[in-house]
This record gives sequence, structure tokens and C-alpha cells, in this order.
Amino acid sequence: MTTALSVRGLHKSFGPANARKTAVDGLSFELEQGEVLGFLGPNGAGKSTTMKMICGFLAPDAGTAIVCGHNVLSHPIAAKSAIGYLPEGAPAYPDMTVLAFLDFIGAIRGFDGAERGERVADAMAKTQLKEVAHQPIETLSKGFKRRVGLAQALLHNPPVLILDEPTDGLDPNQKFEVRKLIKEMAATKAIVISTHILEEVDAVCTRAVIIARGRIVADGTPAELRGRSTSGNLDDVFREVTANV
Ligand SMILES: Nc1ncnc2c1ncn2[C@@H]1O[C@H](COP(=O)(O)OP(=O)(O)OP(=O)(O)O)[C@@H](O)[C@H]1O
Repeated sequence: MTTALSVRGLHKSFGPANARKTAVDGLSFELEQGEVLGFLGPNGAGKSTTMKMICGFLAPDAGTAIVCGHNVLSHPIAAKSAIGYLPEGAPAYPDMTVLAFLDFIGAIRGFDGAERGERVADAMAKTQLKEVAHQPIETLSKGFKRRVGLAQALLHNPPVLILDEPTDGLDPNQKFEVRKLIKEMAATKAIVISTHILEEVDAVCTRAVIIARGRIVADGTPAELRGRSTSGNLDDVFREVTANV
């Protein structure tokens, strides 16, 4: 079976030549279908930058990502077809209604007619957006905007999902619903979620990678990581492995 996601030696620096700052420093990992990877790290560790490079939104200085066998640099269309990406924040066209925006995403993803309608309806049902279907996105609350972002990521039923802080801004009920949805989808997909909420790792992740200054400092199941600390607490493990990097 083809590895769902293979991240190979990703590297990215920002800034002028005399003040170059490394954001991602040779990051590699593999993910199989059925795995939900919690991608953790302190603010500025390089999580969003890594996710952008995996999804082909940012060109790496070195390395690449292979998505279901497709290199995101040499075969970007095939790789991007296999990915659903929820970026940080909630970028969308603010004056479009939820329905019009998702229909537009469906068209871009290559669906027509009845199938497009079914996919939009299914994505709205999964993310509980039906009640705001005809509302312009700019008038939605933060949590609803986040769910529109999630709906567009799921619409084409991709085998790989890259979700940058998917529950950011959601109330406890919605966090629960989104985590439930991630768990329901997990068996048939490979999913990466970045989060600062360590309870989320226990709730949905089969594995966690902790990065600091663009490098992996821990990789294991939540239970294995907890076993690294005498307290058995993921917050303590996080602090210990990222403190002196
Ligand atoms: N376009 C950019 N130009 C310059 N520096 C950038 C750019 N994008 C990211 N950086 C820097 O790269 C580093 C990694 O940022 P990144 O957003 O990937 O971190 P993160 O782990 O997602 O952080 P957070 O948890 O705060 O979202 C930071 O120092 C950030 O300031």
C-alpha cells in the first residue's frame, strides 16, 4: 500500500540573507491511512509553515512532501487533489454565502450537477452549517467561519487531511462535534492536526509529533509520550522536550 503522506527533509528559512531565520529545519515523517497525527510545538515552532509546504502553498528551500505517491513539487495537481487543507484562520470570500462558497469550491474541485450538490450538502451536514447556508461568510461568528473552512477541506473526500488548529475558536459543544467527525473519518484517511490543546491529542490522535525550532523533538503514541514524564502528564512532557531547544 502507498504511504499516505511522506514528508521528506522539509526546510524553510525566512528573512534577508544577513538575518536569515530558520523556521523548518529538515523535517521528515511518514503517515499511514488510519493514523491521526497531533502536530504539536510552541508558538513559532514551524507547524503552520510545515503544513503550508505539505499542501503546496509555500515552496520549501529543500525537501518535499509525497501525498499518496504524488510529489507536491513535481505533481502539484495530483498531490493537491489528494489533500484537504484547513489553513490557520478562516480564509474564504467574505461576501459569498456559505452555500455559494462551497458550491464554488465544488466547481474548482471538478464536480458538476447533482454530484456537486450532494457533496456540498454532505460537507454542510458533517460540519453542521445548514442553518447558515444562505448567510454571507463575513457575518458568521468565528466558530462558524472555522466550520466553513473545515467543510471546504472535506468536500472532495480526500485521503489526506491537513488541519491547522481545527477546533480553534469553537465552543465546547462544537469542539466535541469536530473531534467526533475527525474520529469517524480516521479509519479511511491519514490526518494531521496541529493544536495547542493537549487534551485534543488524547481525544483524537493515534500519534503525536512535537517540534521545536523546526525540528522533531518527540514522536510517539500519546501513551508513549506520557510515559516519558514521571507525572504522566502530556503538558509536562511538552514542557520538558521543548524547554531547552
Ligand atoms: N512569511 C513569513 N515571513 C517571515 N517569517 C515567517 C513567515 N511565516 C512564518 N514565519 C516565521 O517562521 C516561524 C515559524 O512560524 P509558524 O507560523 O510556522 O509557527 P507555528 O508553529 O505554526 O506557530 P503558532 O503555534 O504560533 O501558530 C516563526 O518564527 C514565524 O515568525
